Amino acid sequence: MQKAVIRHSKGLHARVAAMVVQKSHELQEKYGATLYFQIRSHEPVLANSLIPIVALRVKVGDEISVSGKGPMASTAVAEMVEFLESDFLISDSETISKVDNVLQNNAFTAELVFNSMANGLVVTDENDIITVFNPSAEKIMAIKADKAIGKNVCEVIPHTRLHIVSKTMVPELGSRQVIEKAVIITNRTPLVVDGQSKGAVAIFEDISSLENVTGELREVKELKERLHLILESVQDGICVVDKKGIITYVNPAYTRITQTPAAKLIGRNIAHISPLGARSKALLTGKPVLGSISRKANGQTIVANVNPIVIDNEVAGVVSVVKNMSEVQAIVDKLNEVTARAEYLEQELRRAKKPSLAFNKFVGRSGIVLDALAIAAKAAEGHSTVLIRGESGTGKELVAEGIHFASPRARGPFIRVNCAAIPTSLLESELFGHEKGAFTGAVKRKLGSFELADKGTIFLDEIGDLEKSVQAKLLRVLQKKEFQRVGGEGTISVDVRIIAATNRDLEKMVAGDEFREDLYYRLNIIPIVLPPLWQRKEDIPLLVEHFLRSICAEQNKKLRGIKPDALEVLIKYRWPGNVRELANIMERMITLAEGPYIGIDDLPIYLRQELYAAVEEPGAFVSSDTVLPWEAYERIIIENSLRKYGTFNRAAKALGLTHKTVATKARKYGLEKMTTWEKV
Ligand SMILES: Nc1ncnc2c1ncn2[C@@H]1O[C@H](COP(=O)(O)OP(=O)(O)OP(=O)(O)O)[C@@H](O)[C@H]1O
Repeated sequence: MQKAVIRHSKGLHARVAAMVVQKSHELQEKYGATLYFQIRSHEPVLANSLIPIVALRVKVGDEISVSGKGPMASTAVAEMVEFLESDFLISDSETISKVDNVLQNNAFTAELVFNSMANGLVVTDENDIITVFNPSAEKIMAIKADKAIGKNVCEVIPHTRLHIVSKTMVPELGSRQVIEKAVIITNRTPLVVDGQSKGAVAIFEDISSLENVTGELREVKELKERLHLILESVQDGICVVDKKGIITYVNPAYTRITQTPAAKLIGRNIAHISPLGARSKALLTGKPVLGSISRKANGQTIVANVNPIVIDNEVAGVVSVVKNMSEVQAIVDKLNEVTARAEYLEQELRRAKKPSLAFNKFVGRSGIVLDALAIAAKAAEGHSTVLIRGESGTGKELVAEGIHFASPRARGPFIRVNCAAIPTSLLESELFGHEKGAFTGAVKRKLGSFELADKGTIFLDEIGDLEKSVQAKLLRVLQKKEFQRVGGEGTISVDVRIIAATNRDLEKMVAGDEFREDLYYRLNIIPIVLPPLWQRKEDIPLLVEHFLRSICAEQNKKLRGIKPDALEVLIKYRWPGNVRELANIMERMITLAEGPYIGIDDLPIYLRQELYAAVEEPGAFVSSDTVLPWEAYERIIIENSLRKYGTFNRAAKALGLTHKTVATKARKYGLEKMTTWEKV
């Protein structure tokens, strides 16, 4: 090793360094020796490489140690020392061109490095003119290099700070910048040579994808937080186990249900706690274990659903969701109770709707009434249209109601329309409804009776009073079970059982062309005829008793009964207004009666006058010009004897009948509990 002191005024600057490198190549070729330079405490550098030599920043007067390796190293070292201490004046053109090559090659190398950098690189000189603008900078900034190099950096890059860094000579590291959609992070460094600013360099990187990842990470964190909140607030207990069987999470509900604090669960291995349990099984098999019931140490019975967590076809753990069976049991018990109650009520409802009971409101035991009710009960079982005929007040509506409540439609509506009471102009919209604005005054849509009666029964009372135009519409409903609202376009179909009633002679009306024949046949599928009251006089005492009881109850009166003579007048009367008239008279008498019994004086005068002859003759209970059905007489005889003798036994003796016969007949006529045969 030998030392050389540099005498060249600029030290080993680029050109001189290039000469030294060129010399080193020459000596290596000549002597086969490799040379090294070392200055101060720096590591030795190869004398063949330009940049490391320039980087040593050797100045005039500096001392360089030159060493060498190879067979003739010392000769080579001596020659190099001599060269280093020379004034580097070269005159031969061949050497100059070789030196230029060294310089050129190094410039190329630098450019290659810049071009292949993934980072953006921008270099400015001391006048803020861009001297380097590499391809990555082009890509990141979307500016072509030829539009940048040679221009002032402030014109090319908006918001640049390179000119500031160059001026202040203070580096700015890690500054974040948003350019277009890209996020960029930049290091700006001044280029300082001998304490003088020679410009600045910016190295930057597009971190958009990194930012995206950061954003995704934030979202994942939020999601995690949300899931955590959900898990913490659900009522089901949740326990998470990792693939090794270690409990990693339990929610508060789990600790509540198992009555074990989280600290005693987390970190423990289910292989120790419950090696044969549902969690262990699911972890082992990778299959769900559902509805597993277990009894915990605290006596609680728990039902668990355990599902494996499968990631990339591998079981990464299990999640167990548990419920306290006692809570579930309480709900099941409640449900059973409610179901049982509903079943009971349903049965009761069915019982209440038995045909016989549905017609209970209809009082009467006369054969003709019982016949009519038998048909009604049979009709109730089906869906056919029923036509109830009978004089006014014979109980047509009552029978219609009975049919509805005895039918499978009993739960549906029973809608009554009195065809005679509604003006024809309104009847159509009453029956079929109308659309909003269909005619004057129709401010909103109205549902018609047919729609209201859907799944139930419609009772068309006084059908004989329908105008022919409405008859035609009704026929269509009967035929097709569908209709249109007044002013409406669409067809509405309904499921309705139709019961019609009239006191008019429809056959005569058909003959006189007042009633459509086709409608008549459509309606008259199951005819039920209710006889007028005068044809079933034996029902009168029953009805009297019935109204006495019901009206007294309504008016809170305590009448004990009706005197026989008064009852006889009622039986005798012809009742053009039928049961309705009887009900009205009873109401009037009960309201006005002063004594405990209704007597002959309580009857309306027109009834008394009509029956004067009959009541004058003691013992006679009917006038000689009237003939009643046999049962009516029988009823009166039984009643009279019971009233006179007070017991079945004594009455039977007087009548020459057995006790059993009298009792049976008394029951038949509803006399066994009647107040009317109490001793007056
Ligand atoms: N057999 C009966 N038993 C008890 N009440 C009856 C009986 N028949 C009729 N009524 C009562 O008489 C009144 C008239 O009966 P309902 O309205 O059913 O007769 P209707 O034949 O439909 O009469 P209309 O033809 O005038 O409409 C009602 O209050 C009804 O409760």
